[in-house]
Amino acid sequence: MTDESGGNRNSYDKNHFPQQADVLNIVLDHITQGMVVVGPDYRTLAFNRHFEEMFQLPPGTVEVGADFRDILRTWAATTGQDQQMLDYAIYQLDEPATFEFEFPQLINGDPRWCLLTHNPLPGKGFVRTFTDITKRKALEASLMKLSREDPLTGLYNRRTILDLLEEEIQRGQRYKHPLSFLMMDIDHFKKINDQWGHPTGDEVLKSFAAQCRSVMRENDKMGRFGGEEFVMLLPETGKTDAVLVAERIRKITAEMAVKPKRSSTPIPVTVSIGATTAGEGDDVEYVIARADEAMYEAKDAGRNRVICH
Ligand SMILES: Nc1nc2c(ncn2[C@@H]2O[C@H](COP(=O)(O)OP(=O)(O)OP(=O)(O)O)[C@@H](O)[C@H]2O)c(=O)[nH]1
Repeated sequence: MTDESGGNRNSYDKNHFPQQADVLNIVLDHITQGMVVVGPDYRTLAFNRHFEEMFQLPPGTVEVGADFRDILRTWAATTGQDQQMLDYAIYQLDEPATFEFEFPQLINGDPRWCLLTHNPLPGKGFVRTFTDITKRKALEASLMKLSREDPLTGLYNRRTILDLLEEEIQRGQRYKHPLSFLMMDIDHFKKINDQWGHPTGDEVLKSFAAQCRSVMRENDKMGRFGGEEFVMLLPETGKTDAVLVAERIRKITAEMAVKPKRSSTPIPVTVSIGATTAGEGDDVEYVIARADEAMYEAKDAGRNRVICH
């Protein structure tokens, strides 16, 4: 094929076009991932600019001909890895199949996440690419948090607390440890909303959640079950202690001082609480139903009280 000037489009002048090796180097240095090629004897055969920049290893560490296991040892020492992780990284070098691996590391003290893709070469050796996935990991963590939390109070949402209750019931039964459960419902909450407005109602819910948190132990878990209904899981807690915790919550709720914008007088807030302890063979539905029953009994008996079933 000839062009208008009579030249051949499929041929090129060696004086004007780079050699294939030069082109490959240009490509390697302009892809957004780090890349390294390691031979059968663990010798580093090639790497790109991004690989060096990504790991920020001390000068002289990453060189053609360097033993990749030595590079890994320096990487472990400078990026906060323990011996177990280093041993695993060296063990993975001989993996005969393609795999992906995500790992955290400290780059100049800054926490980052990296995705490694390992592609074995025929015979032995491999090509690896490295992608910085710090942003994706942060997004995943915030999505996970959003899917587990109630946005108003920051407590676990209904679905999460049901999962946690299931886990705790199983754990309690396996190890024969007691587990108590509180169902808490703010009294006459509709009146608070009607009299002071929905935003003040929200403040009451947030303040209640904060007060409860202040009396919780580290292993206790609290969730918003819906509207003005809250639950608390009390692992390693029998009936007597569960009632003590519930009484403490009832008392601090009555002492809570949420002031609406247009008044200096705090809104009177009380809570009715149903408490129960999971027995042998109880399931989630049964535990919730019993706590619910106790809570409604507390409402019927005049509210602002604790009933234990
Ligand atoms: N401010 C606010 N109100 C909510 C929210 N979720 C539910 N509510 C309101 O909570 C009120 C619950 O009212 P009811 O179920 O009648 O119960 P109550 O008035 O607390 O009465 P008792 O439970 O019988 O003491 C309803 O008016 C809901 O609209 C919320 O996120 N924020």
